[in-house]
Amino acid sequence: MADSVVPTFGRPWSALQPALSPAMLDAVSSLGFENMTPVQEATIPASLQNRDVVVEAATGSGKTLSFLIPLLELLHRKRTRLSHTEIGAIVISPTRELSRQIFTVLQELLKLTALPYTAHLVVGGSSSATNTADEMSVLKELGPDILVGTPGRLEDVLCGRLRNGKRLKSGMITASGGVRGRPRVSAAKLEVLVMDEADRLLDMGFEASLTAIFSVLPKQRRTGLFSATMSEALGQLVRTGLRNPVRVQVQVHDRSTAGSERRVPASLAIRYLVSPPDRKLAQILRLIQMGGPLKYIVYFSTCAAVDYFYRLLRRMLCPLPAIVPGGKRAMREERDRLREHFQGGSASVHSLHGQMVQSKRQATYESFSAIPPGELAILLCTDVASRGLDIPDVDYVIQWDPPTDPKSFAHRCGRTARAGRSGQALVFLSPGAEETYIDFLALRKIPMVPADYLWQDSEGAVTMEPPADAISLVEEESDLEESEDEADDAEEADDGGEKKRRRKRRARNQDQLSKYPADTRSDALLELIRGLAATDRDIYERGKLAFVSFVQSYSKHEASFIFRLKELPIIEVAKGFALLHLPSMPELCGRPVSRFIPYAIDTDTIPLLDSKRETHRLEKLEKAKLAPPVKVEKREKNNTDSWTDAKEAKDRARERKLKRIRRRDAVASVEEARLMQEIEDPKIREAMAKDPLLAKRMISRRDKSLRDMAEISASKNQSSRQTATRTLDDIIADAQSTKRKSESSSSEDEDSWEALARKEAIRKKLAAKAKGKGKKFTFNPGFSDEENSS
Ligand SMILES: Nc1ncnc2c1ncn2[C@@H]1O[C@H](COP(=O)(O)OP(=O)(O)OP(=O)(O)O)[C@@H](O)[C@H]1O
Repeated sequence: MADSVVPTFGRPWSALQPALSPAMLDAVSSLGFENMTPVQEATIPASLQNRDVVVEAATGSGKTLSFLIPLLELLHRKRTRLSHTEIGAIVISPTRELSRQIFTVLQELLKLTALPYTAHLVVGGSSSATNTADEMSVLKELGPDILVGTPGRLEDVLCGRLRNGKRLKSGMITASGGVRGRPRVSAAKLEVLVMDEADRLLDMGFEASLTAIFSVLPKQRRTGLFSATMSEALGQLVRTGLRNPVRVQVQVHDRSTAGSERRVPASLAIRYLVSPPDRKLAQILRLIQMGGPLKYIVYFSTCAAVDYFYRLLRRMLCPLPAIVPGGKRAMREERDRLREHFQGGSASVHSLHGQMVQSKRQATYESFSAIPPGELAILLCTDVASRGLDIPDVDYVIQWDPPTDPKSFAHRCGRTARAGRSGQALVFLSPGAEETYIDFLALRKIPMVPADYLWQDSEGAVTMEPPADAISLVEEESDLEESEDEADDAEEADDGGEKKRRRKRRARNQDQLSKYPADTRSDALLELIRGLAATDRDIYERGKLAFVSFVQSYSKHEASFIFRLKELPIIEVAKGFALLHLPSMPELCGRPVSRFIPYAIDTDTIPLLDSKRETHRLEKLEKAKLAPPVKVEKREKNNTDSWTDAKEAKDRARERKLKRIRRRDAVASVEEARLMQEIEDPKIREAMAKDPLLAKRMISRRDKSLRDMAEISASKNQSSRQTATRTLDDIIADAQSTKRKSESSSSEDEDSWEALARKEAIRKKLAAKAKGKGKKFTFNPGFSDEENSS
């Protein structure tokens, strides 16, 4: 459980050099922070000395104050005078929640210090014109000095992509004849730019917006980049226009392993559990039952999975479930059956993901944050809540599956064990290839230890010991495997060994799974959930969607050498989602589907609990039955044909496009940096710094002259090569005709050998000649013209 006492850190704030203003010292003291955290101690002085900073420090180490304090101090010290439409500082963060959180801390500091600056939060969240128009009028009225926001909306405001409350595409002609909206604020006097979670911002997704924002910022500014996983983005930093930055890296030492370095807080214990994927839900419930009334965050890779498990857990754990088929009595019975699998009492269950409307996202974040310690509360979410969020008193972070982006792992775990408090994290891994993830993280200085598998006895109590009825899966399933293998043998000959490889892989996975004794209570829980799905269409459909989206997201893992779809025990995954039937998808081709026992139900008969929607559904179904059958042209069988194809193709095209943009921009910024280094004249450098277009023009001119030079030298080379080749060809032709005349009777073989010998003699002669002229010839007789070069 989290410590209730705020731990003390390094030196007091008053020891900082250069010293903070008295108002700021009072403010931090009012916040209850007597001493600085290590990252604050290292970063604030460097920023106050007008240095650019790149800061990497573990999650929860106090980075927010490390950039907000110097930001305000710098504006204050420089006595920056800003007109109504000018801004002095910008803080960019990747998510709306994080921006809002930073904004709240900033507002608090402004209030406590009474500095004469105003801040404004610029986040998206509604596509309605009224909201956008509201925001524009607020901006106009308020005339803020500091903007905090997400890249897209900041781009709208800074680069003028908003006009009359409507978002314009770049270059779009408006009704009033203008090409783009005018920027609402001017960044010409900007002093400070901060990018929080900079590595995420520098990822491809924000590329276009950031490039546009950078183009309107003055080059003479202070820039700070902050993240817990900064080192992974160092390659892209050149784009951000940092000047001679100070790199602050706060190292954490592991007391348990003789002080070895780690990238996660020392007070955070991370465990992993290697278990068959169909047991995750039972394990999570047992963990919560054993842990008691704590605050848990459970991460999933997809929004659909969050939605599905949110509905399930609400039915299981919340005091007042929504509508249940069969009325109150049925509700009580269902509750009793579910409670056999969880005896941890009632819990409040929340969900948060990127497809929720912003108001709901915000409400969930606030209500979960407000839950005091000592109450059982569970937040199910995606990575939208993985970075930066400072939710108080989170005790346990559970990861249903590892994140698609490996960087997110540390960020997810970092929602607990913040500011020196203790916390725990658990990640589930499937047996086999996924176990490599342990070493993969260890290399990234994220150490993990194995967790115990939890069992439940017949009374429902959680134990560490398997009950007596736990039997090995091998015996049960070996018969099935044998029959499948025989069928494979027959086909093996004509498919180039693919079947054999598949069989081997399957055998290996099965072998891994068979190590685990059966967990009958986990199976019974899943069967119970299948029962729920059979009576509630919402759960049934969401389960299917969650499974399909899981499989899709699995194939998008960045660490694809670990997360190989072909090695995923996909049938167990489907069982873990308590599916009634396996959906038809290409990923299931060639898998041992016979291990999945379909639920005996016609899925058309599963009702929606909402009577209006159900009536509508039945009407539609009836109409479809009466309608004449549509003649579907038979498509050629193709393994990749599926309803997931269109989306995948679109995603691939998008990725390709982003890659192209990234490559082009990277080349452009490297070129720009190189040109700046090459030019010594300070006047030209200054002019280039002020006008990015000038730099671009110079690069394109230089490129053109380089191209011209390259063309001239290429044509020179070509003509000299032609001369050399012609000379050699002539000599060889002469030699061969002489040979043919004199030795017309020799065999073909002899002829070629003789010719080679002659050529070799010629080569030596030419080489000697060239040596005399100071040139070197290489000649490979008769094989490749390319090697005949001078
Ligand atoms: N000097 C301090 N003393 C005690 N607590 C502090 C101090 N500075 C910040 N904190 C607290 O530490 C917690 C974490 O701070 P913050 O959110 O800035 O961490 P972070 O490093 O940005 O984490 P993340 O990488 O997850 O974004 C906050 O609750 C904050 O109030």
